[in-house]
Amino acid sequence: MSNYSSQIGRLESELLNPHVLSLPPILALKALIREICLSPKPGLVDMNNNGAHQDMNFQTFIKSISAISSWFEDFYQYGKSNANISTSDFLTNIRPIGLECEKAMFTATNQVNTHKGGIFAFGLLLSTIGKLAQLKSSVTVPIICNEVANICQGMVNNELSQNNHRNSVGERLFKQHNLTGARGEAESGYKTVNQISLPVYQKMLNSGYSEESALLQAMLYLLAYNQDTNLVSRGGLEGLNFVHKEARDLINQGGIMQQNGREKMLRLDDELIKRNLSPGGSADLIAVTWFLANYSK
Ligand SMILES: CC(C)(COP(=O)(O)OP(=O)(O)OC[C@H]1O[C@@H](n2cnc3c(N)ncnc32)[C@H](O)[C@@H]1O)[C@@H](O)C(=O)NCCC(=O)NCCS
Ligand SMILES: Nc1ncnc2c1ncn2[C@@H]1O[C@H](COP(=O)(O)OP(=O)(O)OP(=O)(O)O)[C@@H](O)[C@H]1O
Repeated sequence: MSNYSSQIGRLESELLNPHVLSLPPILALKALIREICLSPKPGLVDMNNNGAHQDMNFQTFIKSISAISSWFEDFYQYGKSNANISTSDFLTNIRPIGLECEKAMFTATNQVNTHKGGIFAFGLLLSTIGKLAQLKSSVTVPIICNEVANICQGMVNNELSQNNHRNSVGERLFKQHNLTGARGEAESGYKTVNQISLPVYQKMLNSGYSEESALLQAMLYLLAYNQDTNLVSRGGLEGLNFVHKEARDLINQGGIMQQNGREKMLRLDDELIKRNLSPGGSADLIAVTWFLANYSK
């Protein structure tokens, strides 16, 4: 068994309690476990190294997943209990739960931001799935993503075009470069996942590649195309463009499928670490990719 599979097996039995968690939150937590185990992920914390991060490591992510697991159940139950309220109230009322979950994460990690983006994405996805389940709607990937887009409708306008004064990273980068970050991706119904990483992942699996290889190839496509605000916050537009170009070059050479594909990913990891670049948004989206792929099975 590969190191990837054996670590996942160990972490799943340590972290997931099927007696207290419903299936959708379990799948979301499994997605976060896969994300942290997937290696090499250029610039990111993985099983090989801490990427371009000085304040967190593999174990910090495990503590974080453990701390947020019960909140993932709360997001799902929130959706079930609030299935009939308006979409704007649905979003307004879920945000305090998201902030409490962030607080639990920061307490578990000694104030390090391990999963802020992941909490945001899975908070929206799990509450939406709870709502759809309660309404006895069929729960397919297009239906889930379309409903997330409905719930988030106007978010970029309300929080970035207007009322933009908290000065968070996302707000600053919208003012400077018109980048819409995690909010834009959610409001689009996870367009980058649906149009890029999910088709690549599924094509790789259909061609007989392992889950691990398929996720690495999908990750490369996210690095090549995602407008990742984490890269811009650390390296400016130059940093984002650098990662896009390097990943596209690697894809053109055959990506992870070429004979020395993994070695080239390892070299890209070294390069991002040297430049202090971390594609945290793409890390979140690779977890969303695995989650949606497995939700539709
Ligand atoms: C909207 C959030 C992400 C605000 O963060 P911020 O303004 O700093 O936004 P920013 O765009 O920089 O993104 C934050 C994180 O999102 C991820 N991210 C970055 N770029 C992208 C992208 N292109 N696509 C997806 N995720 C991305 C990264 O992990 C990043 O660290 C969120 O933290 C928030 O509002 N939280 C409150 C709780 C909440 O509303 N929850 C909603 C449902 S649970
Ligand atoms: N494996 C991972 N390694 C690093 N970041 C990840 C990983 N998985 C997800 N992320 C995402 O990246 C974000 C953290 O990135 P980063 O540390 O650059 O942000 P920050 O703490 O806001 O800024 P900075 O460290 O530059 O001051 C989290 O919100 C998280 O969702």
